[in-house]
Amino acid sequence: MWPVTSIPQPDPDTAPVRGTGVIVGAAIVRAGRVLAAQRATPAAAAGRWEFPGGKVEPGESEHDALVRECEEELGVRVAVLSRIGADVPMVNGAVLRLYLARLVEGEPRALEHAELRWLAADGLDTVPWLPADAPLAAALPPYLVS
Ligand SMILES: Nc1nc2c([nH]c(=O)n2[C@H]2C[C@H](O)[C@@H](COP(=O)(O)OP(=O)(O)OP(=O)(O)O)O2)c(=O)[nH]1
Repeated sequence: MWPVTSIPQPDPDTAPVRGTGVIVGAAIVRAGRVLAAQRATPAAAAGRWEFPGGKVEPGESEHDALVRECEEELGVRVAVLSRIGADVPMVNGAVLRLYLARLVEGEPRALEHAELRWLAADGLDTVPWLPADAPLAAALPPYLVS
C-alpha cells in the first residue's frame, strides 16, 4: 500500500494562477454606482448579471485583458485600479478576480451584453448575479460612496 502523505495546498488567495485560469472583471465605478452587465450568452448564463471582463489570454497581463475586454464589450477605455475582494473559485477550475476601474473615455454601450445598469450600493441585490459574482458584489459598498 502507498503511504498516505499530506500535500500542502496553495493558498487560493495568494497563489499565482496561470493566465488562462483567471477571469478578470471590472467594477467600473462612477458617481457612487457600479456598472453591471447582463449576459446574453450562453443560454445557461443568459439573464444573469456580471462584471464586464473575460479570460486573460496567455502572455497578456490582467490589466491589459481588462482594458481589451472593456473596449470589446462596452466600447470604452478604462483605467484599472486596485483589486477588490478575494479570488472566487469557479466550477471550471478558473478563478474570478475583480478590479476597481474608472472610465477614461467613452460612454458604455451593451455591445455584447443584453443590458447595462449602474447600481448604487442599495441596488446591488436587485439583479441576479452569476454565482461567482455575488460575493464580489457584496464587497462593493465601500467603493460606492459618492
Ligand atoms: N466576464 C465575466 N465572466 C464571468 C463573470 N462571472 C463569471 O462567472 N464569469 C464566467 C462566465 C464565463 O464562463 C467566463 C468568462 O467568459 P467570457 O465570455 O466573459 O470571457 P471571454 O470574453 O474571454 O470569452 P470568449 O467568448 O472569448 O471565449 O467566466 C464576470 O463577472 N465577468
